[in-house]
Amino acid sequence: MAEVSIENLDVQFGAVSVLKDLNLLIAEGEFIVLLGSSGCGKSTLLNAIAGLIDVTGGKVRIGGEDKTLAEPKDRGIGMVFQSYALYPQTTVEGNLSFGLRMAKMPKDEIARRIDRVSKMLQIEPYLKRRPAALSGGQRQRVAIGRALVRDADIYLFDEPLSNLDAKLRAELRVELKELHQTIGKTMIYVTHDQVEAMTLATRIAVMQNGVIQQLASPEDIYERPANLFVAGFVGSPGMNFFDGSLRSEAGKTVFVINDGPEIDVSDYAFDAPVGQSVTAVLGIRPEHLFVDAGDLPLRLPFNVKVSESMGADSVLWGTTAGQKASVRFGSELKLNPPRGTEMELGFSSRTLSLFDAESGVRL
Ligand SMILES: Nc1ncnc2c1ncn2[C@@H]1O[C@H](COP(=O)(O)OP(=O)(O)OP(=O)(O)O)[C@@H](O)[C@H]1O
Repeated sequence: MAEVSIENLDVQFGAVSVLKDLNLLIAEGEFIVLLGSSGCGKSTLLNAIAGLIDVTGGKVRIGGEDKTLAEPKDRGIGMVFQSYALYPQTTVEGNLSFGLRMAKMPKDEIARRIDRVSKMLQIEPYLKRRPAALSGGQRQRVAIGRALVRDADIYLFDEPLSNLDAKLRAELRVELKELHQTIGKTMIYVTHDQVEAMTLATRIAVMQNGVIQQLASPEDIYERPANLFVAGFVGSPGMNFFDGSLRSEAGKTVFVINDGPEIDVSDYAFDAPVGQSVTAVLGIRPEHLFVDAGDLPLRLPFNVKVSESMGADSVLWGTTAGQKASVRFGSELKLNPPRGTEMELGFSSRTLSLFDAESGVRL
């Protein structure tokens, strides 16, 4: 059993409260990504699970057992850090075997594990080298290998790819995903990189100021963000937000963009405010706005400012009723309208999000 249950966790450093009454239940075999900007408390949460810091209140249960006060080595976890943390004076083989030798594991079992893991991570050719003679990607593979040889129930990763260049990061990301599929162990992974979160996670916990804002599958986080923070954090370019108000009368609900058109949002499933007008925010992702409106039911005016081509995709930046907006489309459209071009964009109510302007909560 490698379920992890965090119950009412509080962590304070001096007078500063970093995690507040945090609850998180991670099922065996899940790949949970803790996603958030710098300082939101994701490493603190990971370190609390690992037993590397003292918690102020609450419980950490691993496999059903209360491990809140257990030593890191008694928690059945393996951990991989951003900084590799390899021993420079010893070879890759020595690094991989260190923890096992300390635990007095028989030599043939150590050899068997190193053989299995080094094949899995393709580090066999470097076993006799020291870390200084390895590239960043190879070093990080060794660091992952060192966690894997322990054959832990749970693996914790703290930004393991952020010291690597973009190409290598993408390669190792795919390898980590394959690794999870192969060994099926519970993995908890900290990153501020939304692409890593979206591609690796079975569920993402989006954090802000020590609080989990949403815990859901990557699809749900992307398509049904729980609030304005989550909606704005995930996606590139970010979701378009239009300020306005909602009004519902005689079975029809409209969102009126400030100084802009009315949009019929009657098809959007929510408890529409009846009678009064409520300030709200309409969110729509750049790829859900179409320059070729076709028979899409909803329309927005758009004034082009700049166009950007990024190879496979292009983005038009501009304004809708004076508010900033962007549209993303496949480069096969070969569209490069000059600044000032007025367009009509099409979209559908299936792809929009509505938020309460004051609380930021999804409606
Ligand atoms: N040992 C400590 N003593 C005092 N404050 C700390 C300590 N460790 C972390 N903090 C503070 O707690 C907050 C959360 O830190 P944490 O490292 O968990 O953030 P993070 O989301 O992982 O950010 P990053 O991506 O930058 O590592 C920060 O404001 C940080 O300054």
